[in-house]
Amino acid sequence: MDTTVAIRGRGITKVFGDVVALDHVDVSVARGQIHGLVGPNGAGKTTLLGLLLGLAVADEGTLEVLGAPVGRALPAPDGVSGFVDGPGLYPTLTAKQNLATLAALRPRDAVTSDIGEALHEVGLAEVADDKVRGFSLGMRQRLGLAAAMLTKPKLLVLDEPANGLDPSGKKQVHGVLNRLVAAGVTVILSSHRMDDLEALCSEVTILSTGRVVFSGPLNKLSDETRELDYRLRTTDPAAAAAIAAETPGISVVAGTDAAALADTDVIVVRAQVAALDQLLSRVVRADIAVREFAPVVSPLEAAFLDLTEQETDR
Ligand SMILES: Nc1ncnc2c1ncn2[C@@H]1O[C@H](COP(=O)(O)OP(=O)(O)OP(=O)(O)O)[C@@H](O)[C@H]1O
Repeated sequence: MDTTVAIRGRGITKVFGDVVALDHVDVSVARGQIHGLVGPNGAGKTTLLGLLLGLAVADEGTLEVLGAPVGRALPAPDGVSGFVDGPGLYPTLTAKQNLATLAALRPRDAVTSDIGEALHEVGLAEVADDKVRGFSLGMRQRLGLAAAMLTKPKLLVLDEPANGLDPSGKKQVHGVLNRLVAAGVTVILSSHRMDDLEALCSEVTILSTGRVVFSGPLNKLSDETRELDYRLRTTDPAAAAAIAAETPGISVVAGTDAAALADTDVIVVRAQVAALDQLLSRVVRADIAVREFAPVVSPLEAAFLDLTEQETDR
């Protein structure tokens, strides 16, 4: 048994009528990390997560979860929990009663987390005795996460867990996921939020119309994309723009006209990653202080648009 891989799928195909939701998907997820699943609407993310949870079976291909082959039987593979299409909760019960009901459904000898602790972890301890009916979307998402954690999973499968979360809820959920991963749990999650994926994930799989268009470490994505635009804020934008214009492989795409320079200390340059090294060292050598340097659109978002638009144009 390979103890380094949590999920290994080969040639996974899932068809609904005449819709090919997953088209010969190969995916590998290493243990003990957060793996992001990203793709346009209808790309097949929920379908793939559903297969991992044992909610459906693939029509073709092989799928191994935590070292065990996922066969034709439907119950969730051992050690796996999570949710797709929002967590399943009982609206007329309180948060605590929801978790107690789910815990009671578990086999007698199964290990179950402490309910109070699980609610505390997701920041719902104070509303433990409130009915779920009155919960906001973000609170339901957090309760769904607590429910998934109840089984002490080794693999947590989450479909858009950040949906509806406010900044403090998001911080709480990110904290929970990072603590789980530090304790050796593997998390696979889908999201449309590139900032969340970049903050949380070490690897991502990008799906487009049922096919994998990228799978691997986030830092490999910038190799896959063309030139990116970067904001460069300095103490002397005019001089920085002049240096950028003379640097091989760099073009200045905004902030070159006098009006823009008078208004802002930011210029926007377009370049491949390799050309940026030279630009930044030239700017610093000219005694210009760099106050901010960041891609206008994140590498993940740029790669996402690049790869998924290419695919849908085919
Ligand atoms: N039970 C089903 N019956 C029929 N078609 C389905 C079913 N489940 C998914 N599909 C279709 O399969 C394709 C993939 O759907 P899926 O929900 O996996 O995409 P997704 O990437 O999760 O999309 P979104 O970002 O909108 O949630 C879509 O075309 C969808 O309409």
